[in-house]
Amino acid sequence: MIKVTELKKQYKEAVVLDVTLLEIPKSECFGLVGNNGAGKTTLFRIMLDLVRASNGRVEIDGKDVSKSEEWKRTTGAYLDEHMLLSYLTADEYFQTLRKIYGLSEADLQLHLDMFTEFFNDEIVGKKKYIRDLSKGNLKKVGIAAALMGNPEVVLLDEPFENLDPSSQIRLKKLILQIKEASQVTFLLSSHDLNHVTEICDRIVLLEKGKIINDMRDKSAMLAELDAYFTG
Ligand SMILES: Nc1ncnc2c1ncn2[C@@H]1O[C@H](COP(=O)(O)OP(=O)(O)OP(=O)(O)O)[C@@H](O)[C@H]1O
Repeated sequence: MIKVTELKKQYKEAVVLDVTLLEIPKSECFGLVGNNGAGKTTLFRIMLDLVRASNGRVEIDGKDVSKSEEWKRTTGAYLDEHMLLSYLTADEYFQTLRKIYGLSEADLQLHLDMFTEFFNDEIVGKKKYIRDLSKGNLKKVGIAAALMGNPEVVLLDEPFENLDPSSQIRLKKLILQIKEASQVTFLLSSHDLNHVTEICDRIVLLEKGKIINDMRDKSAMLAELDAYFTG
């Protein structure tokens, strides 16, 4: 379970995140939406201890992420291409992660087999450096990497952005399959209301750093969000 308590992030006078309490139970598929600058990435960055909160804390399974290392073994994430090693090819990168996670070659192959359709013959076996991949293909490498090593919690920042329509559909299927087969807790931020409402059990709407709606009724989510974003 993930617990966010009295969390505040401030840059000079500007409060960009202000979340009193947010609890995300195990195996929930949690969607985070909000306009540009609402604070979605900031929340994910604090959850991953990439940015220090001005106040408050994030706990994963009872451990404060800024004070413990334990959560790192069970958490996978892809926020942006800075998380990749751009001087490696995708194969070299996956091999590096394989060693870090202590997986066998067969385990890695099994993992990559899940992504065969999603990769669309553009990623594995190519001698292209990550730095030379298209934005969509970078995202595919990052998502496959985030899901390696049997994580219990997976954070993906705008996973559908830059993916072609077929890849967006394949990614939705992949997430739904993983959800079905395991207890993974997904945290997904997205501007794509259709995708996020289709796969998430719950959607939180951020506005200027604050939670202004917490939706759990799947049948009403899309209409509520449409109404909000239409203004
Ligand atoms: N290092 C920083 N210094 C000052 N302000 C920052 C810094 N990092 C983020 N911010 C501000 O924090 C606010 C929230 O940004 P954040 O990137 O979390 O929003 P977001 O919801 O992810 O937006 P988007 O949908 O555009 O990706 C923005 O106003 C942004 O300018």
